[in-house]
Amino acid sequence: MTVVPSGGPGGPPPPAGCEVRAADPPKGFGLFACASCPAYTDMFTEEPLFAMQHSGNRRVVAACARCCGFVHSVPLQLEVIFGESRFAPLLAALGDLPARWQETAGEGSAVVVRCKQGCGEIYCSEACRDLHFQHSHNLLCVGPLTEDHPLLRFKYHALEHADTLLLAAQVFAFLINKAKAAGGGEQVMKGLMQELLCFCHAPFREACRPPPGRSKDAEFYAHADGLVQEAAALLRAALEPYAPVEVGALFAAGPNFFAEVLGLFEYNNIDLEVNSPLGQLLENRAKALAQHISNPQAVAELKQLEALLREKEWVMRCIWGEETTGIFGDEVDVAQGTVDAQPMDSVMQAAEQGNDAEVASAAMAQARAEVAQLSLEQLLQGPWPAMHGTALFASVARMNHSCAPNMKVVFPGNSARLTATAVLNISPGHELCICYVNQEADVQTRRRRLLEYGFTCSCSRCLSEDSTTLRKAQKRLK
Ligand SMILES: C[S@@+](CC[C@H](N)C(=O)[O-])C[C@H]1O[C@@H](n2cnc3c(N)ncnc32)[C@H](O)[C@@H]1O
Repeated sequence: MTVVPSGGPGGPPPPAGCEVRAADPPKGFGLFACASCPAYTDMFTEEPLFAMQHSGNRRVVAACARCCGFVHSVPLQLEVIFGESRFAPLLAALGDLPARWQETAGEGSAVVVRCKQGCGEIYCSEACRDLHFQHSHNLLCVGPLTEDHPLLRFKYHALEHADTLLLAAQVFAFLINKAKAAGGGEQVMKGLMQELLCFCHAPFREACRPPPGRSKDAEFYAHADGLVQEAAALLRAALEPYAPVEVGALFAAGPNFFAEVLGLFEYNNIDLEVNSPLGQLLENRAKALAQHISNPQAVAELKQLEALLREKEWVMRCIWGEETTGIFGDEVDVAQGTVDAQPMDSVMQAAEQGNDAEVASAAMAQARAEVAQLSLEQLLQGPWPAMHGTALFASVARMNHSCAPNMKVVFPGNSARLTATAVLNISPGHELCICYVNQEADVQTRRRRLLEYGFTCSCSRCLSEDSTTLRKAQKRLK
Protein backbone atom coordinates (compact mmCIF):
# COMPACT_ATOMS: atom_id res chain seq x y z
CA MET A 1 0.00 0.00 0.00
CA THR A 2 1.33 3.49 -0.84
CA VAL A 3 2.50 5.41 2.19
CA VAL A 4 1.01 8.89 2.35
CA PRO A 5 3.74 11.48 3.04
CA SER A 6 2.97 13.86 5.89
CA GLY A 7 4.28 16.84 7.88
CA GLY A 8 5.79 20.01 6.50
CA PRO A 9 5.26 23.72 5.86
CA GLY A 10 2.16 25.12 4.21
CA GLY A 11 -1.50 25.41 5.08
CA PRO A 12 -3.65 28.54 5.39
CA PRO A 13 -1.91 31.88 6.05
CA PRO A 14 -1.23 32.47 9.78
CA PRO A 15 -3.07 35.21 11.70
CA ALA A 16 -1.84 38.80 11.31
CA GLY A 17 1.27 39.44 13.41
CA CYS A 18 2.36 35.77 13.31
CA GLU A 19 4.38 33.53 11.03
CA VAL A 20 4.92 29.78 10.69
CA ARG A 21 8.55 28.66 10.47
CA ALA A 22 10.91 25.97 11.66
CA ALA A 23 11.21 25.83 15.45
CA ASP A 24 14.15 24.43 17.43
CA PRO A 25 14.56 20.70 16.75
CA PRO A 26 12.89 18.34 17.45
CA LYS A 27 9.72 20.45 17.51
CA GLY A 28 9.22 20.71 13.75
CA PHE A 29 7.37 23.88 12.71
CA GLY A 30 6.02 26.46 15.12
CA LEU A 31 4.06 29.71 15.26
CA PHE A 32 6.15 32.83 15.88
CA ALA A 33 5.32 36.47 16.66
CA CYS A 34 6.25 39.14 14.11
CA ALA A 35 4.90 41.93 16.32
CA SER A 36 4.93 42.80 20.04
CA CYS A 37 2.00 41.92 22.26
CA PRO A 38 1.83 42.90 25.95
CA ALA A 39 0.90 40.26 28.52
CA TYR A 40 -2.82 39.70 29.08
CA THR A 41 -3.88 41.11 25.74
CA ASP A 42 -5.50 39.22 22.90
CA MET A 43 -3.15 38.41 20.04
CA PHE A 44 -5.62 36.95 17.54
CA THR A 45 -8.97 35.29 17.15
CA GLU A 46 -9.70 32.46 14.76
CA GLU A 47 -12.53 30.32 13.39
CA PRO A 48 -11.99 26.56 13.39
CA LEU A 49 -11.28 24.71 10.14
CA PHE A 50 -13.40 21.81 11.44
CA ALA A 51 -15.40 21.58 14.63
CA MET A 52 -17.98 19.37 16.24
CA GLN A 53 -19.87 18.92 19.50
CA HIS A 54 -19.10 15.62 21.27
CA SER A 55 -21.93 13.21 20.59
CA GLY A 56 -22.46 12.52 24.33
CA ASN A 57 -22.72 16.26 25.00
CA ARG A 58 -25.73 16.45 22.67
CA ARG A 59 -27.75 14.89 25.48
CA VAL A 60 -27.38 18.02 27.57
CA VAL A 61 -26.74 20.93 25.20
CA ALA A 62 -28.56 21.97 22.03
CA ALA A 63 -25.64 23.44 20.07
CA CYS A 64 -25.51 24.82 16.55
CA ALA A 65 -24.06 22.16 14.24
CA ARG A 66 -21.96 24.79 12.51
CA CYS A 67 -20.73 27.37 15.03
CA CYS A 68 -21.11 25.17 18.16
CA GLY A 69 -22.84 27.99 20.08
CA PHE A 70 -25.91 27.35 22.26
CA VAL A 71 -29.03 27.71 20.10
CA HIS A 72 -31.11 30.64 21.32
CA SER A 73 -33.96 28.80 22.96
CA VAL A 74 -34.31 28.47 26.72
CA PRO A 75 -37.28 26.06 26.25
CA LEU A 76 -35.25 23.79 23.96
CA GLN A 77 -32.18 23.85 26.19
CA LEU A 78 -34.32 22.76 29.14
CA GLU A 79 -36.07 20.08 27.06
CA VAL A 80 -32.67 18.65 26.17
CA ILE A 81 -31.31 18.67 29.72
CA PHE A 82 -34.55 17.26 31.14
CA GLY A 83 -35.16 14.92 28.22
CA GLU A 84 -35.90 11.83 30.32
CA SER A 85 -39.56 11.00 30.89
CA ARG A 86 -39.11 11.31 34.67
CA PHE A 87 -38.73 15.06 34.20
CA ALA A 88 -41.93 15.50 32.15
CA PRO A 89 -43.98 16.72 35.17
CA LEU A 90 -41.31 19.31 35.99
CA LEU A 91 -41.34 20.72 32.45
CA ALA A 92 -45.15 20.60 32.27
CA ALA A 93 -45.39 22.58 35.53
CA LEU A 94 -43.14 25.29 34.07
CA GLY A 95 -45.56 25.86 31.16
CA ASP A 96 -44.48 28.86 29.13
CA LEU A 97 -42.12 30.23 31.81
CA PRO A 98 -38.93 29.22 29.91
CA ALA A 99 -40.08 31.21 26.85
CA ARG A 100 -40.93 34.17 29.06
CA TRP A 101 -37.57 33.97 30.85
CA GLN A 102 -35.90 34.27 27.48
CA GLU A 103 -38.02 37.24 26.45
CA THR A 104 -37.76 39.13 29.75
CA ALA A 105 -33.98 38.73 29.56
CA GLY A 106 -34.09 40.76 26.35
CA GLU A 107 -33.06 37.73 24.32
CA GLY A 108 -36.10 37.89 22.04
CA SER A 109 -38.10 34.85 21.02
CA ALA A 110 -36.57 31.41 20.74
CA VAL A 111 -34.76 30.73 17.46
CA VAL A 112 -34.16 27.12 16.45
CA VAL A 113 -33.38 26.40 12.81
CA ARG A 114 -33.48 22.78 11.69
CA CYS A 115 -31.90 21.00 8.74
CA LYS A 116 -34.30 21.25 5.79
CA GLN A 117 -33.85 17.55 5.04
CA GLY A 118 -35.01 16.46 8.48
CA CYS A 119 -31.84 14.79 9.72
CA GLY A 120 -32.20 16.38 13.15
CA GLU A 121 -29.25 18.80 13.01
CA ILE A 122 -30.07 22.14 14.58
CA TYR A 123 -28.63 25.60 14.02
CA CYS A 124 -28.67 28.99 15.71
CA SER A 125 -29.56 30.76 12.44
CA GLU A 126 -30.46 30.18 8.81
CA ALA A 127 -27.05 31.57 7.87
CA CYS A 128 -25.31 28.87 9.93
CA ARG A 129 -27.57 26.20 8.41
CA ASP A 130 -26.77 27.30 4.86
CA LEU A 131 -23.03 27.63 5.52
CA HIS A 132 -22.92 24.18 7.11
CA PHE A 133 -24.73 22.70 4.12
CA GLN A 134 -22.25 24.24 1.69
CA HIS A 135 -19.26 23.28 3.85
CA SER A 136 -19.93 19.53 4.19
CA HIS A 137 -23.45 18.74 5.34
CA ASN A 138 -24.73 18.46 1.74
CA LEU A 139 -22.79 15.18 1.51
CA LEU A 140 -23.25 14.01 5.10
CA CYS A 141 -26.95 14.64 5.79
CA VAL A 142 -28.72 11.40 6.68
CA GLY A 143 -32.22 12.94 6.47
CA PRO A 144 -33.24 11.39 3.16
CA LEU A 145 -31.37 8.07 3.62
CA THR A 146 -32.54 4.54 4.38
CA GLU A 147 -31.19 2.60 7.39
CA ASP A 148 -28.88 0.41 5.30
CA HIS A 149 -27.17 3.34 3.54
CA PRO A 150 -23.37 3.23 4.09
CA LEU A 151 -23.42 6.78 5.47
CA LEU A 152 -25.82 5.79 8.22
CA ARG A 153 -23.76 2.69 8.92
CA PHE A 154 -20.66 4.89 9.03
CA LYS A 155 -22.33 7.19 11.56
CA TYR A 156 -23.37 4.29 13.81
CA HIS A 157 -19.81 2.95 13.59
CA ALA A 158 -18.47 6.38 14.59
CA LEU A 159 -20.90 6.75 17.49
CA GLU A 160 -19.83 3.35 18.75
CA HIS A 161 -16.08 3.89 18.41
CA ALA A 162 -14.88 7.51 18.14
CA ASP A 163 -16.41 10.94 17.56
CA THR A 164 -13.39 11.99 15.54
CA LEU A 165 -14.50 9.63 12.76
CA LEU A 166 -17.40 12.06 12.26
CA LEU A 167 -14.97 14.96 12.10
CA ALA A 168 -12.88 13.07 9.53
CA ALA A 169 -16.03 12.62 7.44
CA GLN A 170 -16.54 16.39 7.67
CA VAL A 171 -13.01 16.89 6.33
CA PHE A 172 -13.60 14.49 3.42
CA ALA A 173 -16.93 16.08 2.45
CA PHE A 174 -15.37 19.54 2.69
CA LEU A 175 -12.46 18.52 0.46
CA ILE A 176 -14.84 17.08 -2.14
CA ASN A 177 -16.90 20.29 -2.19
CA LYS A 178 -13.75 22.41 -2.40
CA ALA A 179 -12.29 20.27 -5.21
CA LYS A 180 -15.54 20.44 -7.18
CA ALA A 181 -15.71 24.23 -6.71
CA ALA A 182 -12.16 24.44 -8.13
CA GLY A 183 -13.09 22.47 -11.25
CA GLY A 184 -12.73 18.97 -9.81
CA GLY A 185 -10.48 16.12 -10.86
CA GLU A 186 -7.78 13.96 -9.35
CA GLN A 187 -4.98 16.55 -9.44
CA VAL A 188 -7.08 19.25 -7.76
CA MET A 189 -7.98 16.81 -5.00
CA LYS A 190 -4.37 15.70 -4.57
CA GLY A 191 -3.33 19.35 -4.13
CA LEU A 192 -5.96 19.85 -1.41
CA MET A 193 -4.91 16.65 0.34
CA GLN A 194 -1.31 17.84 0.35
CA GLU A 195 -2.34 21.12 2.02
CA LEU A 196 -3.84 19.13 4.87
CA LEU A 197 -1.03 16.60 5.05
CA CYS A 198 1.40 19.35 5.97
CA PHE A 199 -0.29 19.40 9.40
CA CYS A 200 -0.23 15.62 9.82
CA HIS A 201 2.37 13.85 11.91
CA ALA A 202 1.33 10.23 12.24
CA PRO A 203 -1.46 7.85 11.25
CA PHE A 204 -4.19 7.03 13.75
CA ARG A 205 -2.59 3.75 14.93
CA GLU A 206 0.52 5.67 16.07
CA ALA A 207 -1.18 8.80 17.36
CA CYS A 208 -4.14 7.31 19.23
CA ARG A 209 -4.00 6.60 22.94
CA PRO A 210 -4.88 3.21 24.32
CA PRO A 211 -7.54 3.07 27.06
CA PRO A 212 -6.23 3.55 30.62
CA GLY A 213 -4.06 0.66 31.77
CA ARG A 214 -3.80 -0.82 28.28
CA SER A 215 -0.55 -1.00 26.35
CA LYS A 216 -0.17 -0.60 22.60
CA ASP A 217 0.28 -4.28 21.86
CA ALA A 218 -0.36 -6.19 18.63
CA GLU A 219 -4.01 -6.71 19.55
CA PHE A 220 -4.48 -2.98 20.11
CA TYR A 221 -2.91 -2.13 16.72
CA ALA A 222 -5.11 -4.73 15.01
CA HIS A 223 -8.19 -3.20 16.66
CA ALA A 224 -7.18 0.36 15.65
CA ASP A 225 -6.47 -0.73 12.05
CA GLY A 226 -9.76 -2.63 11.83
CA LEU A 227 -11.72 0.34 13.12
CA VAL A 228 -10.14 2.69 10.56
CA GLN A 229 -10.50 0.26 7.65
CA GLU A 230 -14.18 -0.34 8.32
CA ALA A 231 -14.91 3.39 8.71
CA ALA A 232 -12.93 4.26 5.56
CA ALA A 233 -14.74 1.59 3.49
CA LEU A 234 -18.18 2.82 4.63
CA LEU A 235 -17.31 6.48 4.02
CA ARG A 236 -15.91 5.70 0.59
CA ALA A 237 -19.07 3.79 -0.34
CA ALA A 238 -21.21 6.69 0.93
CA LEU A 239 -19.35 9.46 -0.92
CA GLU A 240 -18.27 7.75 -4.15
CA PRO A 241 -21.59 8.14 -6.02
CA TYR A 242 -21.38 11.95 -5.64
CA ALA A 243 -17.81 12.39 -6.81
CA PRO A 244 -16.16 9.16 -8.08
CA VAL A 245 -12.94 10.78 -9.34
CA GLU A 246 -12.32 12.95 -6.27
CA VAL A 247 -13.25 10.16 -3.84
CA GLY A 248 -10.96 7.84 -5.84
CA ALA A 249 -8.09 10.24 -5.10
CA LEU A 250 -8.97 10.43 -1.39
CA PHE A 251 -8.79 6.63 -1.12
CA ALA A 252 -6.05 5.99 -3.70
CA ALA A 253 -3.80 4.76 -0.89
CA GLY A 254 -6.57 2.72 0.72
CA PRO A 255 -7.48 4.03 4.16
CA ASN A 256 -4.07 5.73 4.62
CA PHE A 257 -5.16 9.33 4.08
CA PHE A 258 -8.19 8.75 6.29
CA ALA A 259 -5.85 7.35 8.99
CA GLU A 260 -3.57 10.42 8.68
CA VAL A 261 -6.52 12.79 9.14
CA LEU A 262 -7.60 10.87 12.24
CA GLY A 263 -4.01 11.00 13.54
CA LEU A 264 -4.00 14.74 12.89
CA PHE A 265 -6.96 15.17 15.26
CA GLU A 266 -5.19 13.16 17.98
CA TYR A 267 -2.16 15.50 18.06
CA ASN A 268 -3.55 18.80 16.85
CA ASN A 269 -7.17 19.17 17.95
CA ILE A 270 -8.13 21.19 20.96
CA ASP A 271 -11.06 20.76 23.30
CA LEU A 272 -13.86 23.23 22.77
CA GLU A 273 -15.69 24.47 25.81
CA VAL A 274 -18.46 27.06 25.44
CA ASN A 275 -20.15 28.16 28.64
CA SER A 276 -23.91 27.99 29.03
CA PRO A 277 -25.84 31.28 29.01
CA LEU A 278 -28.58 29.72 31.18
CA GLY A 279 -26.94 30.26 34.58
CA GLN A 280 -26.61 34.03 34.16
CA LEU A 281 -30.03 34.40 32.56
CA LEU A 282 -31.79 32.57 35.41
CA GLU A 283 -29.76 34.32 38.10
CA ASN A 284 -30.87 37.67 36.68
CA ARG A 285 -34.48 36.47 36.64
CA ALA A 286 -34.27 35.26 40.25
CA LYS A 287 -32.85 38.63 41.35
CA ALA A 288 -35.63 40.49 39.53
CA LEU A 289 -38.31 38.29 41.13
CA ALA A 290 -36.77 38.67 44.58
CA GLN A 291 -37.45 42.41 44.36
CA HIS A 292 -41.21 41.74 44.16
CA ILE A 293 -41.51 39.45 47.14
CA SER A 294 -44.90 40.97 48.14
CA ASN A 295 -46.35 39.85 44.80
CA PRO A 296 -47.73 36.27 45.11
CA GLN A 297 -47.15 35.65 41.38
CA ALA A 298 -43.49 36.56 41.70
CA VAL A 299 -43.14 34.32 44.76
CA ALA A 300 -44.76 31.41 42.89
CA GLU A 301 -42.47 31.88 39.91
CA LEU A 302 -39.42 32.06 42.15
CA LYS A 303 -40.47 28.75 43.73
CA GLN A 304 -40.74 27.15 40.29
CA LEU A 305 -37.35 28.50 39.35
CA GLU A 306 -35.89 27.13 42.57
CA ALA A 307 -37.46 23.70 41.93
CA LEU A 308 -35.94 23.69 38.45
CA LEU A 309 -32.51 24.65 39.76
CA ARG A 310 -32.68 21.94 42.44
CA GLU A 311 -33.55 19.32 39.85
CA LYS A 312 -30.77 20.52 37.56
CA GLU A 313 -28.29 20.35 40.43
CA TRP A 314 -29.35 16.79 41.19
CA VAL A 315 -29.06 15.80 37.54
CA MET A 316 -25.62 17.42 37.36
CA ARG A 317 -24.48 15.30 40.29
CA CYS A 318 -26.12 12.08 39.19
CA ILE A 319 -26.21 11.63 35.49
CA TRP A 320 -23.75 13.74 33.66
CA GLY A 321 -20.26 12.50 33.55
CA GLU A 322 -17.44 12.12 31.11
CA GLU A 323 -19.69 10.88 28.34
CA THR A 324 -21.37 14.25 28.15
CA THR A 325 -18.29 16.38 28.52
CA GLY A 326 -16.19 14.23 26.20
CA ILE A 327 -13.29 14.74 28.61
CA PHE A 328 -12.31 11.48 30.21
CA GLY A 329 -10.72 11.12 33.63
CA ASP A 330 -7.31 10.16 32.36
CA GLU A 331 -7.22 12.98 29.87
CA VAL A 332 -8.57 15.81 31.98
CA ASP A 333 -5.42 17.80 31.57
CA VAL A 334 -5.14 17.35 27.83
CA ALA A 335 -7.36 20.35 27.08
CA GLN A 336 -4.68 22.17 25.10
CA GLY A 337 -4.20 25.74 26.16
CA THR A 338 -7.35 25.81 28.25
CA VAL A 339 -7.42 25.55 31.99
CA ASP A 340 -9.77 23.89 34.41
CA ALA A 341 -11.55 21.74 31.84
CA GLN A 342 -12.74 19.39 34.58
CA PRO A 343 -15.34 16.67 34.07
CA MET A 344 -18.55 17.06 35.99
CA ASP A 345 -19.19 15.06 39.12
CA SER A 346 -20.98 11.85 38.43
CA VAL A 347 -22.16 9.58 41.17
CA MET A 348 -23.70 7.39 38.47
CA GLN A 349 -20.26 6.75 37.15
CA ALA A 350 -19.04 5.67 40.56
CA ALA A 351 -22.03 3.41 40.76
CA GLU A 352 -21.54 2.05 37.26
CA GLN A 353 -17.97 1.18 38.10
CA GLY A 354 -19.35 -0.97 40.90
CA ASN A 355 -21.85 -2.28 38.33
CA ASP A 356 -24.51 -2.31 40.98
CA ALA A 357 -28.03 -0.88 40.70
CA GLU A 358 -28.26 -0.65 44.48
CA VAL A 359 -25.09 1.42 44.66
CA ALA A 360 -26.52 3.63 41.91
CA SER A 361 -29.80 4.29 43.68
CA ALA A 362 -28.06 4.86 47.04
CA ALA A 363 -25.72 7.36 45.38
CA MET A 364 -28.65 9.13 43.70
CA ALA A 365 -30.53 9.30 47.00
CA GLN A 366 -27.45 10.74 48.67
CA ALA A 367 -27.17 13.37 45.93
CA ARG A 368 -30.87 14.17 46.38
CA ALA A 369 -30.33 14.69 50.13
CA GLU A 370 -27.29 16.91 49.54
CA VAL A 371 -29.13 19.02 46.98
CA ALA A 372 -32.11 19.42 49.33
CA GLN A 373 -29.80 21.25 51.76
CA LEU A 374 -28.72 23.90 49.23
CA SER A 375 -30.03 27.45 49.50
CA LEU A 376 -31.41 29.35 46.50
CA GLU A 377 -28.20 31.40 46.44
CA GLN A 378 -26.11 28.23 46.26
CA LEU A 379 -28.35 26.78 43.57
CA LEU A 380 -27.98 29.94 41.51
CA GLN A 381 -24.20 29.55 41.62
CA GLY A 382 -24.33 25.91 40.43
CA PRO A 383 -22.91 25.23 36.96
CA TRP A 384 -24.98 24.46 33.88
CA PRO A 385 -23.66 21.98 31.33
CA ALA A 386 -21.22 23.57 28.90
CA MET A 387 -20.91 22.73 25.21
CA HIS A 388 -18.00 20.34 24.82
CA GLY A 389 -16.51 19.46 21.49
CA THR A 390 -13.33 19.16 19.53
CA ALA A 391 -11.90 21.30 16.74
CA LEU A 392 -8.97 21.83 14.44
CA PHE A 393 -7.59 25.38 14.16
CA ALA A 394 -4.93 26.25 11.59
CA SER A 395 -2.88 28.40 13.99
CA VAL A 396 -3.17 26.18 17.05
CA ALA A 397 -2.16 23.22 14.90
CA ARG A 398 1.17 25.04 14.56
CA MET A 399 1.60 26.01 18.20
CA ASN A 400 4.13 23.92 20.05
CA HIS A 401 3.96 23.05 23.72
CA SER A 402 5.76 24.67 26.61
CA CYS A 403 5.35 23.88 30.32
CA ALA A 404 5.85 27.64 30.88
CA PRO A 405 3.72 28.93 27.97
CA ASN A 406 3.43 32.51 26.79
CA MET A 407 -0.06 32.01 25.29
CA LYS A 408 -3.40 30.55 26.23
CA VAL A 409 -6.49 29.94 24.13
CA VAL A 410 -10.10 30.39 25.26
CA PHE A 411 -13.62 30.48 23.79
CA PRO A 412 -15.09 33.67 25.22
CA GLY A 413 -18.20 33.96 23.02
CA ASN A 414 -21.15 31.74 22.25
CA SER A 415 -19.30 29.87 19.49
CA ALA A 416 -16.19 27.89 18.61
CA ARG A 417 -14.34 31.09 17.71
CA LEU A 418 -11.06 31.00 19.59
CA THR A 419 -9.18 33.87 21.22
CA ALA A 420 -5.42 33.49 21.69
CA THR A 421 -4.20 35.66 24.57
CA ALA A 422 -0.64 36.43 25.58
CA VAL A 423 0.09 35.50 29.19
CA LEU A 424 3.61 36.95 29.03
CA ASN A 425 5.01 39.95 27.14
CA ILE A 426 5.64 38.86 23.56
CA SER A 427 8.32 40.40 21.34
CA PRO A 428 8.88 39.87 17.60
CA GLY A 429 10.68 36.56 17.04
CA HIS A 430 9.27 34.86 20.16
CA GLU A 431 7.82 31.44 19.57
CA LEU A 432 4.15 31.31 20.64
CA CYS A 433 3.54 28.28 22.84
CA ILE A 434 0.61 26.92 24.78
CA CYS A 435 0.60 24.25 27.47
CA TYR A 436 -0.96 21.04 26.16
CA VAL A 437 -1.43 19.57 29.64
CA ASN A 438 -2.25 20.66 33.17
CA GLN A 439 0.40 23.27 33.89
CA GLU A 440 0.13 22.66 37.64
CA ALA A 441 1.03 18.96 37.37
CA ASP A 442 4.51 17.77 38.42
CA VAL A 443 7.21 17.10 35.85
CA GLN A 444 6.68 13.31 35.72
CA THR A 445 2.93 13.67 35.19
CA ARG A 446 3.43 16.30 32.49
CA ARG A 447 5.99 14.12 30.73
CA ARG A 448 3.69 11.09 30.86
CA ARG A 449 0.79 13.06 29.40
CA LEU A 450 2.96 14.65 26.74
CA LEU A 451 4.08 11.23 25.52
CA GLU A 452 0.53 10.98 24.17
CA TYR A 453 1.54 13.79 21.79
CA GLY A 454 4.53 11.79 20.66
CA PHE A 455 7.36 13.73 22.35
CA THR A 456 9.30 14.13 25.57
CA CYS A 457 9.36 17.70 26.82
CA SER A 458 12.75 19.20 27.57
CA CYS A 459 11.77 22.82 28.13
CA SER A 460 13.73 24.82 30.72
CA ARG A 461 11.05 24.28 33.38
CA CYS A 462 11.16 20.49 32.92
CA LEU A 463 14.95 20.52 33.05
CA SER A 464 15.05 22.59 36.24
CA GLU A 465 12.29 20.51 37.92
CA ASP A 466 14.12 17.39 36.82
CA SER A 467 17.31 18.49 38.55
CA THR A 468 15.39 19.47 41.72
CA THR A 469 13.72 16.03 41.77
CA LEU A 470 17.12 14.42 41.23
CA ARG A 471 18.72 16.43 44.06
CA LYS A 472 15.88 15.45 46.43
CA ALA A 473 16.24 11.76 45.47
CA GLN A 474 20.01 11.93 46.02
CA LYS A 475 19.47 13.53 49.46
CA ARG A 476 17.06 10.75 50.42
CA LEU A 477 19.61 8.13 49.39
CA LYS A 478 22.37 9.67 51.55
C1 LIG B 1 0.03 21.01 17.46
S1 LIG B 1 1.43 20.32 16.68
C2 LIG B 1 2.54 21.67 16.74
C3 LIG B 1 3.10 22.02 15.37
C4 LIG B 1 4.10 21.05 14.84
N1 LIG B 1 5.38 21.21 15.50
C5 LIG B 1 4.28 21.15 13.33
O1 LIG B 1 5.41 20.99 12.85
O2 LIG B 1 3.30 21.33 12.63
C6 LIG B 1 1.93 19.21 17.93
C7 LIG B 1 3.15 18.39 17.62
O3 LIG B 1 4.32 19.21 17.59
C8 LIG B 1 5.42 18.56 18.23
N2 LIG B 1 5.75 19.32 19.47
C9 LIG B 1 5.02 20.27 20.06
N3 LIG B 1 5.63 20.78 21.13
C10 LIG B 1 6.81 20.13 21.24
C11 LIG B 1 7.89 20.22 22.19
N4 LIG B 1 7.86 21.07 23.19
N5 LIG B 1 8.93 19.39 21.99
C12 LIG B 1 8.98 18.50 20.96
N6 LIG B 1 7.96 18.38 20.04
C13 LIG B 1 6.90 19.19 20.18
C14 LIG B 1 4.93 17.17 18.58
O4 LIG B 1 5.24 16.34 17.49
C15 LIG B 1 3.42 17.33 18.67
O5 LIG B 1 2.70 16.14 18.44
